Amino acid sequence: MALKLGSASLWETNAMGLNHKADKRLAALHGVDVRSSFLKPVKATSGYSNNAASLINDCVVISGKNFHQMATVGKSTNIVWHKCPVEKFDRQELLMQKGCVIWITGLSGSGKSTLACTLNRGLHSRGKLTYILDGDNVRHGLNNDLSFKAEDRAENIRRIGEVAKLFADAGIICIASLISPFKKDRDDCRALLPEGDFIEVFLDVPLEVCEARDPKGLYKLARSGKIKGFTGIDDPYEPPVNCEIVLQQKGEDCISPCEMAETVISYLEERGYLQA
Ligand SMILES: Nc1ncnc2c1ncn2[C@@H]1O[C@H](COP(=O)(O)OS(=O)(=O)O)[C@@H](OP(=O)(O)O)[C@H]1O
Ligand SMILES: Nc1ncnc2c1ncn2[C@@H]1O[C@H](COP(=O)(O)OP(=O)(O)O)[C@@H](O)[C@H]1O
Repeated sequence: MALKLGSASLWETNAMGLNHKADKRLAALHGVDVRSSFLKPVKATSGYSNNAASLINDCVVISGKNFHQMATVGKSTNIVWHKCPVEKFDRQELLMQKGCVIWITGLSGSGKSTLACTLNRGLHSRGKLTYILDGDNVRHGLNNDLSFKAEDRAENIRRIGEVAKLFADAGIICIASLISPFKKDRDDCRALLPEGDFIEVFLDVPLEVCEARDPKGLYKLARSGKIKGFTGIDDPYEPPVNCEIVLQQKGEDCISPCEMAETVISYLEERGYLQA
């Protein structure tokens, strides 16, 4: 790619393109003329988190032959986003599907893991590439430094949201299954993704039903005071207000995990996620 600074032509040696409007505007501000005939067609994908609050500083730096958009994000200073010519769109073409995040929230015992696995099987048998991020499982590794205090739950959810975003960017249908009790934490994860790509599924199962199931005996321990801060017992759960799918348990009638998975698959099919 060629850049002209005054009368000198600069050739950028790496594969990073100045192919979004903000780059060009900043280039113009710094007196750099971008020869647009050398640029790839523009795709509106910025690598930055769209959480504006985390983007503190953003400036253009020209050093030697390189033209960089330098940023400070959170505590990371002087960082530069590296773009690659193979993008999400290309991966989706390869996979014949669209990357997205299915975010399953609900109380412990509501059936999140069961639904995640059933959905995974259903999509896999249709030839779709999926990956499950289960709260319990991620806490065995990446998040094993986090407790169940509100701030640690928030960090657990934030990290899973960021990982889910990467999976979606890879073109994969990512199924995140975690209690995620706080609305704000879920909404922050939603904000990481393009409109429509975050599909929140609420497993609306009453506490009494979850407690009666109690497959791990955790409610019993929580009731006897042996576990403190257990969601639904002595820790809050904020139900979603406007989520994409509600799977409600009505009285004694249980919707089977297969029926639930079919509901989610139909939703994906109708919105074009099961094709490129
Ligand atoms: N205090 C407390 N509250 C709730 N749950 C607890 C707690 N302690 C341990 N567990 C077990 O951890 C699983 C929930 O982990 P998550 O990562 O999904 O929770 S959260 O989203 O950070 O709130 C949860 O798994 P599920 O039953 O699959 O939901 C429990 O097995
Ligand atoms: N749709 C359902 N109907 C009846 N029982 C279910 C259903 N989904 C899950 N279960 C049962 O409920 C218990 C909790 O399910 P699980 O998937 O582990 O929940 P969570 O991941 O939300 O803690 C398990 O014993 C599971 O077999």
